[in-house]
Amino acid sequence: MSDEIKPEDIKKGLAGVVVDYTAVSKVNPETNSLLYRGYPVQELAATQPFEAVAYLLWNGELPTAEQLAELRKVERENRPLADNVKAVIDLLPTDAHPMDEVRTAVSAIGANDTSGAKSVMEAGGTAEDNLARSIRLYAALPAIVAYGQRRRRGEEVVEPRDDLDYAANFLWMTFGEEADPLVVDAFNRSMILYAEHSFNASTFTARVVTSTMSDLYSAITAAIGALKGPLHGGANEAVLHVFDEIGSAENVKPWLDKALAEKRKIMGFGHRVYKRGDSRVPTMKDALDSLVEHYDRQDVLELYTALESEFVERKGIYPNLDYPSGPAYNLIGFDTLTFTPLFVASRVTGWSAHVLEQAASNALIRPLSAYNGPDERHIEGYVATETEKEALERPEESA
Ligand SMILES: CC(=O)SCCNC(=O)CCNC(=O)[C@H](O)C(C)(C)COP(=O)(O)OP(=O)(O)OC[C@H]1O[C@@H](n2cnc3c(N)ncnc32)[C@H](O)[C@@H]1OP(=O)(O)O
Ligand SMILES: O=C([O-])CC(=O)C(=O)O
Repeated sequence: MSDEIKPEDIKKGLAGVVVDYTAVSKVNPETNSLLYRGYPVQELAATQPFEAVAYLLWNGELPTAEQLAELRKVERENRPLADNVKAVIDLLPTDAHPMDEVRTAVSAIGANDTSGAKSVMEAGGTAEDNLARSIRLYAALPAIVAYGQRRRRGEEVVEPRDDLDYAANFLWMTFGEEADPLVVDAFNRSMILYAEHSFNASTFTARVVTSTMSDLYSAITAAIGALKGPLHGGANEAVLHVFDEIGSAENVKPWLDKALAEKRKIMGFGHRVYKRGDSRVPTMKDALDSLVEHYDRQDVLELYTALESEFVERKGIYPNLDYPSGPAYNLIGFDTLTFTPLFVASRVTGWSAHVLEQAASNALIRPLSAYNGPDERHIEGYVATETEKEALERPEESA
């Protein structure tokens, strides 16, 4: 097989390969647009609560008032951190990376769910069951992420508030105080922008796991592992490390000279699909601008703008969503280590929508490889058994 494969046939990183249909979202680099179930993401971010966008991703339509109220009811019921999930988190060292903590907590929630079959497709793993599991997981993640940050700061759990919607309650559980509406709005927008992005690495991971008829929790746990890397979701954390290294706008040029001379990747810039800028950046940048004004932190904007213009001028590579999100989350008060778990809390909606879609029209995902290891060789003195010899001689059509 490897003899027949030419180097140009190998699609390293699956770049440019179309592997399936999806009705969940459309990323269009030509028009620089992103549609969730047909709706431009900017319009959703400006007009919808995150709960309505989660509903849209799962069900294909925006909810009616009654449907939204029902989702909010279930979301509220599933907000509190379960005792045994808290106990699992508490067993982990406080300096564990929060993405490891979140991955472990989701895995524990999966083990807690003993409700019938766990496969996404076999009896008991119906689409309805898996949608219900998806909603419970999305509802449970804010408490896990919030507790992670509080635990590292030596603080206790803050119980959820039933009078607050998803975004406001998330901030309440993290900081133990009610956030300003402007901050809630910026945070809500970020959750919507992060929710879904077609066949990105973590979503594809979730689909690969689903394709083996494994369960929803295994798919999401694996996706969290894929998101952690700095070439993907881990970049929002990495952007803040870059900002901390640079310090202030006047240090940008010398910092960039050195970083590029060392051939470093500048986190928060570049994208596999978008080559002329990420469709989500202008909307998130507007949210960042509002936070800069609210917290009176022009210095953040100066550094942001200086690094962006210098890097774009030198390399022609534009910011991705992680670039404005990192400083926005920092201004809101999240620890840098909490940034990628926030991405998880949002993306769990897109991941689970893809798990449901993959399960509904499944094909095992199993690509081929071209072998470039040593030529065939043998263990001295080994004699094949009769059964092995028979198999080797089996005519091709009986395969
Ligand atoms: C929400 C998200 O997950 S968005 C992505 C978040 N990730 C980051 O911000 C990490 C930094 N960015 C990157 O590493 C890349 O741009 C990726 C991984 C996102 C996309 O990468 P790919 O499509 O595989 O492009 P690739 O990495 O091959 O880059 C093409 C060229 O641009 C350069 N390049 C791309 N991004 C960057 C960057 N951020 N800094 C420096 N150079 C870059 C590469 O070095 C490469 O140059 P070369 O052709 O001279 O070798
Ligand atoms: O699409 C990608 O490759 C990465 C990305 O922007 C996302 O997952 O939001």
